[in-house]
Amino acid sequence: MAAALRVSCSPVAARGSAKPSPLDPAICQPTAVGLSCWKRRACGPLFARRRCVAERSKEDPPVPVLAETEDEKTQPDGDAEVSVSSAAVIDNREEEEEAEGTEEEEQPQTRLTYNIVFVTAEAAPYSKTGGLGDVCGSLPIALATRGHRVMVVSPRYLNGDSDKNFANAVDVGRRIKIPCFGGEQEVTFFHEYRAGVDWVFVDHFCYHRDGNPYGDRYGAFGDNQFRFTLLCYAACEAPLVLPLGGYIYGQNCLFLVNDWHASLVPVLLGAKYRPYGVYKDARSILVIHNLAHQGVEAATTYQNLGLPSEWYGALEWVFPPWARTHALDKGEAVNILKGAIVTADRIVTVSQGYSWEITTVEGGHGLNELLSSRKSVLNGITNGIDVDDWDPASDKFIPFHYSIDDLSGKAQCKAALQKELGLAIRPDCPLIGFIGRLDYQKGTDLIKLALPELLQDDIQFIMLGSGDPDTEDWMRSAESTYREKFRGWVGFNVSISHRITAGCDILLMPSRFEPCGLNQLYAMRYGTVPVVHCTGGLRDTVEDFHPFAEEGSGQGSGWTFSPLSKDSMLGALTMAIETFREHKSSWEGLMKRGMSRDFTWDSAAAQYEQIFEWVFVDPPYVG
Ligand SMILES: Nc1ncnc2c1ncn2[C@@H]1O[C@H](COP(=O)(O)OP(=O)(O)O[C@H]2O[C@H](CO)[C@@H](O)[C@H](O)[C@H]2O)[C@@H](O)[C@H]1O
Repeated sequence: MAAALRVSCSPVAARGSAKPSPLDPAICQPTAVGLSCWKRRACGPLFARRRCVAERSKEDPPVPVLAETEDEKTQPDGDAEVSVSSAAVIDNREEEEEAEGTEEEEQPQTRLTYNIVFVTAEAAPYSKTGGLGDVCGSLPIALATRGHRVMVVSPRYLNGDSDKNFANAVDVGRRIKIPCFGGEQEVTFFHEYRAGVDWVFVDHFCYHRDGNPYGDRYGAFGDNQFRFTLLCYAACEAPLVLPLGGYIYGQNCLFLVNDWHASLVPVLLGAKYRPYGVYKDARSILVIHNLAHQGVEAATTYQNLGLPSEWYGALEWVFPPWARTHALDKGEAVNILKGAIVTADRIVTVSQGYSWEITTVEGGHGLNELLSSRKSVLNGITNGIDVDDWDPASDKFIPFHYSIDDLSGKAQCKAALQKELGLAIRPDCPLIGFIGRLDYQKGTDLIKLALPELLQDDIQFIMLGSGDPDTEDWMRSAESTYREKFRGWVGFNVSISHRITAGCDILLMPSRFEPCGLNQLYAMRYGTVPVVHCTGGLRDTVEDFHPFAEEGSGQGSGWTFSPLSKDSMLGALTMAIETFREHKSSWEGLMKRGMSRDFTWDSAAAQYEQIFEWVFVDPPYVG
């Protein structure tokens, strides 16, 4: 708290600093791209968009690159190179717009539209280790469909396997130099225009290595602070320097920064741009998908971030005495996520329940007091899901298709899954699934504890996950111990995750905490009944089963249990299993009520638009 207060009292940083950095916006030519330009015209989104682009081209010359490379400086045709790739992008864009144009009547209407810049460590299908990738792969599309101009900035991870994901992204021909970590780092940008969204990939050799976005089999990468600092600097430059589809986004944009990896963005806006009059009308919204990961590093790393010294308070973090390693340890650290909590103009979490939980000691991961102090700008919006990718009527990963009107394909999916896993093909035997990262958050230790007792019953259990090596080993050994009943699939495999979601009867989620949770939403859409710990987004989205409600026709889409204990989890599972076995019509009601729920992104996107309107009501954070 003290740190937060210190930040708000700090002078406007870097004003009058003697030597501007290469990223110094003072040398940037400000643009006049106004929000009004993107206001919905009566003539509809596509027309409005084209017209705005035309207006902008007259008003605003593209902003020059802030720190060009030697190559570009000496290359007279540097611009030509850019326009070649831009031209390709324009062509693609016009084709898509023409295709969309035929359905113009059906486009949802919004009052205001914005230039939105998502900054994220993952965006499916380019990169994904979990729910962050899903959300940043589909919410931008939903917002673009509603008329906003949307860019998503994430790293271009190359590890051999993932290279094909970026095959359609072309080099935009812009290079910038980022002053951080004791030198200048040159990054380039790749771009693909798909589904109405500008997907921008920041390229640097630190993103080219084996493993996932955060680490490999030896653990988290030691230079993650460096890798995501580059991402944040590059994301701040992207709207100013990238002529996407021929036109930059300009300064008056709205940054949606996701989790700690993107959390330097609002700090950079305040510390390195606004003092020079750039981004003075932009806003930033921090979207918290998981408060447990905060990007905490030793205080000495602050000097690597390229921030003015007077901004230290924004990131300052002091561990409580009990968390320090020795008597001389002062517990001093920097906390990147905290920086965004302090400096972002608004904060959104991915469910309403979680937005309250993070203000409590139990759910705040040490940031609860700071978050409580920002309650007036804190909201929760439950995630949607990609209902095209996750549709039992057309899913390309499942062997049989089905819908709420004809569930027969689900029974066939179950039999096919049992066969694929080498389990007995038995329609009457409850098949329970778990999908997720093997992490303390997901409560896999509780499954470990409960499994011997659970498997005394006549059930089958399939677990898919990767992460904690001990849990992976335990899954392998449990599979050999319970050969007839248990399968442990170690790894990250999207296709089998769809088949498990379709083939199981019950999906178990004993998460210790769950900001939203997507698997329970996928499960309900596939007629698979969720049994979940009553926390965060799980509590918000799974309605408890009441067999006698609605004049006996029943209510609810699953079971929630609390407290988080073996016995309460087994109690809920027992009720689910008995209902599956003994009360077929109740079970069908549970399935159908889940399948009929609306989890589309459209309603979540409309709620985000409300937050967008609010964020522009107050002035932006200036330090
Ligand atoms: N081994 C595996 N193989 C294939 N697919 C796998 C897999 N392990 C996980 N997945 C997939 O990864 C996604 C996980 O999403 P979640 O929302 O459940 O969790 P996560 O904790 O990553 O996300 C965080 O961000 C999201 C988004 O906001 C929040 O919903 C969530 O609560 C928060 O913890 C799902 O699409 C799931 O199918």
